[in-house]
Amino acid sequence: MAYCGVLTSSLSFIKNVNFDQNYVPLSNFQATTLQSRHLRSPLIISKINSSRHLATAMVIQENGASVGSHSSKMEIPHVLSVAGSDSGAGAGIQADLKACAARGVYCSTVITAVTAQNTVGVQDVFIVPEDMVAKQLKSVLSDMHVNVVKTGMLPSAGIVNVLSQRLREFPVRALVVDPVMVSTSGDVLAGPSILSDFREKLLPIADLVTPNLKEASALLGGMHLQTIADMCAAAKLLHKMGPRNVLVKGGDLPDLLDAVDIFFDGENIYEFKSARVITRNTHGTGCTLASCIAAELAKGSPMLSAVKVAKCYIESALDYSKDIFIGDGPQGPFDHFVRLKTSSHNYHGPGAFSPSNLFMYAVTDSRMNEKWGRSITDAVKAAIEGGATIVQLREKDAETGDFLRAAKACLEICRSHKVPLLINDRVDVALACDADGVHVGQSDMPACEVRRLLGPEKIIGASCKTPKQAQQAWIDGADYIGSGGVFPTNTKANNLTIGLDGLRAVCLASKLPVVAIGGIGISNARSVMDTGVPNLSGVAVVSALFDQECVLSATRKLHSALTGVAPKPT
Ligand SMILES: Cc1ncc(COP(=O)(O)OP(=O)(O)O)c(N)n1
Ligand SMILES: Cc1nc(C(=O)O)sc1CCOP(=O)(O)O
Ligand SMILES: [Mg+2]
Repeated sequence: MAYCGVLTSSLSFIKNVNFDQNYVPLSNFQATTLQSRHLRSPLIISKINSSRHLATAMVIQENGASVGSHSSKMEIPHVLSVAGSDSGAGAGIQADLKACAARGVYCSTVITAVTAQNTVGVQDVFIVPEDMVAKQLKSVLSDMHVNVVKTGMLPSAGIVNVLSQRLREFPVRALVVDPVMVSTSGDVLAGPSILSDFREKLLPIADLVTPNLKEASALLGGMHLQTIADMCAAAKLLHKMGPRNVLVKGGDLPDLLDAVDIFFDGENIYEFKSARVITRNTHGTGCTLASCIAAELAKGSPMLSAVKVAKCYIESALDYSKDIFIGDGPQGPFDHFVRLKTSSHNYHGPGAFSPSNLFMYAVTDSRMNEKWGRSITDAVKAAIEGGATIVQLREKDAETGDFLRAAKACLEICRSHKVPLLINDRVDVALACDADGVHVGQSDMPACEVRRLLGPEKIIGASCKTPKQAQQAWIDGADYIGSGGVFPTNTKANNLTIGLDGLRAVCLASKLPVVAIGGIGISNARSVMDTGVPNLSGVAVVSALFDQECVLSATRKLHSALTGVAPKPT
């Protein structure tokens, strides 16, 4: 065994760090993880296994007891939700899973009850037997490195007791208690009989308790809560029951335009005020808020910032979801991922990209539009009106802010015509405006990385000049290939012309649809398509549409050249 200085930067305070000869350096991240989880006394680190791809270290305390095996794999922030299942998936376990996923945190679950529930109300409840709750808790807590436990529906005193016992056995970094008693539809989910257990067993070990007005009142023996001053008094009284922090949610406070929550950390009162979002879709906000706070705590945020972040998240999710319609009852769920509305307004559903979208592909050019004194949005509008089946914003000279504003405006136009809008090169801009996809070339971000960033539903185009590149584009998860220059072009400097033969070779090797590009216009578009080569699905055109006085008439003429149907008069 030899002493070794690999860990000095983050573990320098540890004496007697001891390695066997096969050591593998531990990263600072891993060292910090070890430090926060186990380093209460000096450690001996031995049995570092370098034969595996990832280093593994046995951590042994000075007294010789093993406290676990660690690998240099990254530890993921982890929330355990102990709550009831909501079949409608607006609240309960399902909301907790979605909230944690939306906040980038792993969520495991212990189910305390199964409810038959929808937007009308709760039709039935099955309480999971205590011993099964105990087993679920042990399974997760004994193995999975939970950082924060968040509780929701705890429908019996027995379950509250089992939970407090297990938390003593397997301590976690924080406990967030959402004292769910009555559902948003008014159905009772935990009777008054468990109030004393809540007060005695759970609140004293809670880092945060998040009652709404009814729950705060019930915990305080029926205290009337009608004003912000009442809420402050309630927060202070609840704090005396043991939790380190209290958040009293004032969503039900009458006659207020704002939503006001009161936070008390034992010293200071904070009033969180936000404009009330007028919507029926509030089912599950309580569960989501508590889960989101737990998620932020699991990431390492201090309590007050976790609460602030969670409030902002809920506010924007509610605002985004205010018009969505799921279920016929009075209280609907909201969209934790802020995506449902966008995809339902998209020109296509997930995975519905079709080669026919490539038929007449308009690619913009800021310099050309500037030269002709028109905005990008006017150019895009005219191209779509003329029959463009897909649009790419290729704004090489635009400032990022201007590009994003233009992209958002063009997206509205494209969505209203069900024409996909792609962004050239700029994955960041595409993500920021939720464009339908991105087109990248061989010297841009690799298509596989773009796919990783954009997810499975967006359209990704890749430029290919050779069969080998076409093969790679397919492997990388692209949806189509742009291949050229078919003819010489002035639009792209120093572009290699591959000719019709090069295009044919790419098409034949491709498993993806191909759009031809480079020097294509009204005079030669038909001849390109008439090659009849497999996979060739359309032509992509810049100057023949945009380096023209009238984009609408140019697009109509190109459409006519491609289809053989006479253009409509402009
Ligand atoms: C449809 C289509 N095909 C090819 C290209 C060219 O992309 P790239 O090679 O990345 O070159 P730039 O356009 O970025 O100059 C394209 N944009 N669109
Ligand atoms: C953007 C672009 N990519 C090309 C490639 O060969 O990949 S050629 C090209 C420019 C196409 O412009 P025009 O239609 O004005 O010739
Ligand atoms: Mg590019």
